Order: sequence, then structure tokens, then C-alpha cells
Amino acid sequence: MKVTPEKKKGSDTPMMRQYLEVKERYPEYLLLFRVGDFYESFYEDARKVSEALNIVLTRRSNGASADIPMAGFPHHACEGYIARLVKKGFKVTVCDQVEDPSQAKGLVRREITDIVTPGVTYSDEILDDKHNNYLCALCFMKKGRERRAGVAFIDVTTAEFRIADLQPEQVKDMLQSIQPSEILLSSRDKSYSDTVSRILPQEVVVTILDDWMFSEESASQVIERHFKTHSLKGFGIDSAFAARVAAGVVLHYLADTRQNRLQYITRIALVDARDHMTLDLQTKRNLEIISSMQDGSTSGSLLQVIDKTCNPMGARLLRRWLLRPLKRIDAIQARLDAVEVLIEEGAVRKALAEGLGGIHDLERALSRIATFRSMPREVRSLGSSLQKLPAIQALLKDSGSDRLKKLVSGLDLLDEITSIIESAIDPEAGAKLRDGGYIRSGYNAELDLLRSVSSNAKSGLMEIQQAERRKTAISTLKIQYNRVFGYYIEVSKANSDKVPDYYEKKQTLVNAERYTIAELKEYEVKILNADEKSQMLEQELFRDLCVRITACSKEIQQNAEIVAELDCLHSYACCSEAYGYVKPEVKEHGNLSIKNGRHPVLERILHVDEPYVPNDCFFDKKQRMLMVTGPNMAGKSSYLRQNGLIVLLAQVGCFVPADAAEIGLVDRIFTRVGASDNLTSGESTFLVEMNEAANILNNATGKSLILLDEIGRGTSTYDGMSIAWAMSEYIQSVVGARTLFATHYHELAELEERFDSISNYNATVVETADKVVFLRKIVRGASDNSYGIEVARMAGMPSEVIQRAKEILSGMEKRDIMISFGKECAGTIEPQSRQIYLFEEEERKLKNAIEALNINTMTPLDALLELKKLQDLAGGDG
Ligand SMILES: Nc1ncnc2c1ncn2[C@@H]1O[C@H](COP(=O)(O)OP(=O)(O)OP(=O)(O)O)[C@@H](O)[C@H]1O
Repeated sequence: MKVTPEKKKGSDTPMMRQYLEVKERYPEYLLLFRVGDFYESFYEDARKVSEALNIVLTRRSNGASADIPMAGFPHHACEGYIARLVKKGFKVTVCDQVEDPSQAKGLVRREITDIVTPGVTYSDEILDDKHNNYLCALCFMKKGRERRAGVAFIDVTTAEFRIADLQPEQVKDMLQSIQPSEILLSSRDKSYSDTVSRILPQEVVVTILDDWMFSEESASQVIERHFKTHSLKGFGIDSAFAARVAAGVVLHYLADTRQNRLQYITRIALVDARDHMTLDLQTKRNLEIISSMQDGSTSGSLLQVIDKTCNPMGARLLRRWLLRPLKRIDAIQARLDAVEVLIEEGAVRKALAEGLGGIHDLERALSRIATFRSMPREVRSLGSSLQKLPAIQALLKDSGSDRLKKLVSGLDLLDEITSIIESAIDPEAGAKLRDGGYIRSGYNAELDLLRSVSSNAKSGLMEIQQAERRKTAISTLKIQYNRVFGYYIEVSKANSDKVPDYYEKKQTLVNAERYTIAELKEYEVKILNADEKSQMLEQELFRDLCVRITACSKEIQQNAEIVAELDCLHSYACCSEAYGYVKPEVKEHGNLSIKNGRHPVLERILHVDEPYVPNDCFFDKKQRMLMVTGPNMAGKSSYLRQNGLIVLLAQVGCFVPADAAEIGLVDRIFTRVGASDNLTSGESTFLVEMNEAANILNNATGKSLILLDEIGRGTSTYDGMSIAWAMSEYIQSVVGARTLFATHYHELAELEERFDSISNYNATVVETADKVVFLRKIVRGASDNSYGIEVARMAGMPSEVIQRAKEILSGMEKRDIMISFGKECAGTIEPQSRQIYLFEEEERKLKNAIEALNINTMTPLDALLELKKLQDLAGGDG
């Protein structure tokens, strides 16, 4: 049943009318409505909530109207429930009672107090320490003949706010690299949501907004208002018109979702594609950079091996660094030099780890403090984190690395706010604001006074207790307190006959009676007044403190950035040292030389008895493509990936697993590995493979690194082989990229003879009498056997099947030879020369035509005409 509020309001109860009014403002959101100790949802929302949370769907009576569906949960458990709803892709509005129901005249006042969406949340239950959570706006604009796409993304919990101005076809890569949780689109570009769900692997919520928000004028206004500037020139985003519009939309949306305390978002920056390498989804996936292909977890990924970070800011940055390798040598060199210094100075590294480990998540703490979502304990830990900065600064201020020196000189020690926090918050502060007692004594005179009134009165209570015990001769008489009855005197049932007349009964329990007396009432008023006032004052003081901390947002964020970078460099140094990595030389040229390189992840996983076998890789002006053949399981894919990962590690500024490495700067790493299905988007395995291959051919440059594994496997052997052959030719003659090509098509080895720039390599094996031993060494020359059946045998295939496969293989090999060369050649070809000459067909037609000519009977004119025909056949244009 859909609610039409206008129609229903008339006969509804006042509370339901109130509900419907709120619901009307955010119809798209699930509304959680506070009723007593519960958050309730009604109508359609109730059905969705009940299904999503697996809680009972009940009914609530609604005055003269029919009962309505209802589902709810206790308010104290709301964070967990809201998190579950948001993780399922719902957007939620929370409507609270904003006055004490016991004080309310008539219906209690309610207001929306929070809006939570997948892209706008501060909840620990939803967020992951090591991940950024991005809200992203996307718009397509046209100016004159130019079509641009604007992308803006923000993590409200860390205040990272960036924009990018792109060609529309670059959007896919950008979105895949941001991996937002929520995307904002104009109603005009609504259809793009299908593309979004196709290109992003994870669940992403698409929110469609009115098109007017996507105008340049409105965007500029909202940005200028937020950053309190008259122009956007200072941010360097003035010319990026589409990106600016997207940024405006993000700010609009945040305002719409009532995020009205955004002062801590102090910066906006343009993503410059020239500084960073773009890694498309395939490459991220194939190289298993942040998650393994097997189960999508970080286990078995490069990130897992490299991540030795000590705090969440570092962990988040490391993930971003691995996904955005650098393209500028000076920046790479600065990181490498810093890592080298940290490796050399073990004691400094250890002290740095201690300092970094003591720093909590400054970014997320700040965002919660700025939006009044924080608890005293978090403020206290922000203060103690800031106190760690001077030691870190002292440790590295004379470092041998310019980068480290520069970083620590940028730290703002924020002495004043640190000491204010120290003097304000009690180190033993509890987790809740309601409990009070978290502001230290001595911080505020008025609070101290109220507290002393309260505690004097409390010691007065002890005196009353003593006096009453004396007067009544009841030694067990006690003065106690609870929230409902306030202060009372408790006397056991056995002694109740000794109670004097001036005792006024308040409550009877099974074993005891509770009373009050005039004197106790007086004290109670004094104490409760003082307690209430001091609690209110504490909250006020805490808020003021939060505001003061927010005023230091820029400095805190800058410190957070520096700490994160130090943490990443430290992490690089730790793993480089532990795993015996070397400092790569990164150069502007287009060569590459890796001596005894290893796969950073595999070498950590393999058993000590079977250590990883290192391999070289070499490209120069002459040698641009390595054609790697070899049997299954010989280590071809691992070899390709290892070289990709070594280049990546070098360009993120980390040492590399090799004996030596000189890397000519790579502008992009392309990978096409194995056959992967994308059935959800309705594309066949082969189509996906060809899409990816086309993307490589169209976008790679002479500075790229291409890793091709098993191209053309998804189709018939001859089609596949022809495509692989033609791609290799194209890459060599047109693109010129450094290419590693692993293939089972041994026929491709022929290319070496046709192109100087292609060299054959193979993954070696040794055949013994009854098995094949993989040496994992990649050596010069082509391999001529595939041993697929041998691998099947190793995998435990029944021996009958293996035997039969061998027979079929031998039969097929004979037939292949006949297809290629005609019957006359059958059986005479040596295995080594079993090539299929792909471009022979044309030549043969030409040959046949020439042989068919009868020169003896031809006139000169006939001869000329025949010559013309032959020229046409040869494809010439005469
Ligand atoms: N250099 C190496 N040293 C030690 N073990 C290795 C090495 N390279 C690969 N291996 C091991 O061999 C296994 C198979 O390697 P890989 O997948 O690279 O072979 P492949 O030749 O690409 O096989 P296929 O053609 O079937 O895809 C790896 O999982 C790894 O355990």
C-alpha cells in the first residue's frame, strides 16, 4: 500500500499526522520515527524494514482509520539496525522526540535529527577503518563543441574532497578507481545508472537529483558560499567547469541531507591525471593489488604484503597509493630516498613506529567532533594523539631524507588546543555524554561550584542517615537513590514497625519499605538541581570545546595527511627490509631491466622447501616484446604479474623484490589475463576478452607496459591465434609498448623471425621418465610442448582419460598438419616446424593463378590483362 498523505491525514491520529508530514519531506528515505523507547517505521517502510532486518511486521491502530503496518526496534540498539539498513542500500531519516514527553503539552515535538545514506555516514558500524567511503557526483556537460564529464567525490569522514574534469570516456576508469558507495546523477542523465551498475563491481546506490542542481551558476554559488571565497581561482579549479558543477552538487546534497556543520571540509583539489597512473579495473584485479581474485579479500593481495601501517590514516593512504602509482620521477625518488633512510636507521624506524602507533584516527575523530557526534573519550584521544607529534618531529627533523624533513616541518603541534583538551577532559571519561563527569575539575569555576554544592549535599545525606539510624534504632536503615523515585530511606520489612510517624511511605517491596522525610526532600532538590545544572553545563562546555577544535580543522587535517604519509613510508621501509627488497632506479627512458625479480605475494606464500625462483626481465630500444611460451603450470602468468607488480611497486615509491631493477617510467600498466566472465552484464567471456584487448590497443603508448596472458583463448584455436598474432604485430609496429605475452600458441614463436623487437622466452621444464618437473626458470628460446595432459594427470584425472587424451591429441596433431599443408605433407613434418602460416592463403591463391596461366597461347594484350588481374589479386592499386 502506498501512502498518499494528503488523503489520509484527515482521519489519522495526531501522531500519524505528524509522521506523514515528516515523511512527505523525504519520501525516498526510510523514516525511523521515535515513539517512546522505540524507533518505528510505518506503511511501506515498515514492510521494507521488517524484511531487511528480519524483524516482526506488526500493526498499529490509527484512530478512526484502518490499522497500519508497523515495524520497529529499541532506540538503544538503533546504530546497529541503521547500519544494517544502510549497508543494504537504504537511505534513512531519523526523527527524534526533541522535548521531554513528560513536559510536553499535547503531542511531543519531533524533528529529523539525522539522515544516513551509504555515502553520508559517520557511523563506526558502517565504516571500515582502512577504507575511505566516498559520495560521488557525476555530470556530463557541453560547452560549445566540447563535451566534458565532471566528477566530484568526498569522504565526509576524512574531509577529502576532490574533483576531476574528464573526457566522458574516462569516467569509467575514474569511477572504478574511486569505488564510491553512492553516486549522484541528474535526472537528465538518469540512464547512466545502468552503466554505473555495470562498471562498478560492488553495490552502489544511485541517487537521482533534480537537474537544476547541475547548473554552473548554482554550483559556483554553493561552492563559494561553503569556502567563503569570492572566486574559485585560489583552488585552481576555475577552468574545470564540469568538475565544478559536480562539486556544487555534492555540497547541495550534503545540505539537503542536513549536514549543516561542514566547516571542517576546508579544501577541494583537482585530480591531475598527469601526475598519476590510471589503473583500470582489470589491472587492479589481475595484479591482485588490493584484493585477491580468489575471494575478494585482502588476503593474498599486494596490499596485505606491503601493509605494515600503524594507524588507520596510513592504512587508507597506502591503499590509495597502491591504486594511484606516480608518474613523476621527482616524487617517486623522494619516497624511495625516504624509505632508504628509514631502512638504514633501524632505531629511528622503531621509534617512529611507536609514535605513529599512538596516534588515533585524527581525520575521522575531527569529522565527528565537528558534527557534534563525538564523545568525550574521542576528544581526549585526539588530544593525546596530538601530543605524540613533537616527538615525531624531533625524530625526523634532521633526517637524511629531504622528504621526511619537509613532512615533519609541516606538522602543526597545536600546543594550545592540545593543552585545552588535556585540561578539559577527564582521562577516565566514560563513553556517554549523558553520564556527565567528563569535564575535569579546575576547568570551569561554575561547574566546580555546582559540583561542590552537590557533593556537600551528598555528605549531608550521610549525616541524615546517621541521625535517622540513631533516632529509630534501625542500624540497617539506608538512604538510596534511583532515577524513578529519587532519594529515599529504605527499611527492611522486619524493622518497619520501628518506623516513626513522620516517615512518609513511597514504595513497598517484597522485603523492604521505602520512605521519605521532609529533610531528605530538601536535600534532594538541592542535589538534583545542582546535578542537572552541572550536567547541562558540562554539555555546553563540551560543545564549546568541539567548536574550538573544529576551528583548527585545517591544521589537524594537515597533520593527519603528514602522519599518514609517514606511516606509509615507514610501512614500505619495514617490508622492504624484512623481505630483502632493493631500491629501484627509476628513469625517464623507455627501457626496463629487472635482475632476479620475484613475485612479492607468491614468494611469501610458497613453502620454504620450494622457494620462489627469481627471474630476469629485460626491455630496451631493440627488445620490446617477450613472447613467453611454456606448458601449463610452468609459471608464465606468475612471471608476467611479478614484473607488473615490480614496476607498480617502484612507481608507488617502494623498494622492489629483485636483486636490481632499473625501471623506465611507465605511463600505464595494461593487463589482459585469462578469461573472466562478466555474465551479469550479459557479455560473453570472449566479448569481455576482446573488449579488454581493444582497450589496450587503443590506449597504450610507447611508455606503457602490457601484460597479455592467453589472448584469444575464448574462441576457436585459429581465430584466437590469428587475433593474438595480429595484436602482437600491431603492438610492435604501431604502439611500441614494452610487452610480455604469455601464450600456449607455440606458433606465435614464429614472430621472432619477423620482428627484431620480439624475442622468444620459455618457462623451462625437465621431462623425466614418468613426470614433468617445472623449473620455473624463464629462459631464451621458444618451447615446443604444452604438457597439458601431464598437468591433467597431476591433477588426478583417471588414467583411462589420460590415455585416451593422448590418443586423441596425436590424431588431432596429424589432422592439423593436413589442414595446414595439404595431404601431401601429412606425416612428413617435423614437430618443431609445425607452424601454421597465417598469411599464406593469399600467397597461395596468387601462386595458383600464376601457375594456371598458359603463356604459349597468350597475346601481348592478354598478358597485360592477366598481369592486371594478378596485381589486383595481390592487393596492389597499380
Ligand atoms: N618463479 C616461481 N617460483 C616458484 N614457484 C612458482 C614460480 N612461478 C610460478 N610458481 C608456482 O606455479 C604455479 C603456477 O604458475 P602459473 O600460474 O604462473 O603458471 P602458468 O604457466 O601461467 O600456467 P597456465 O598456463 O596453466 O596458466 C603458481 O601458482 C606458483 O605456485
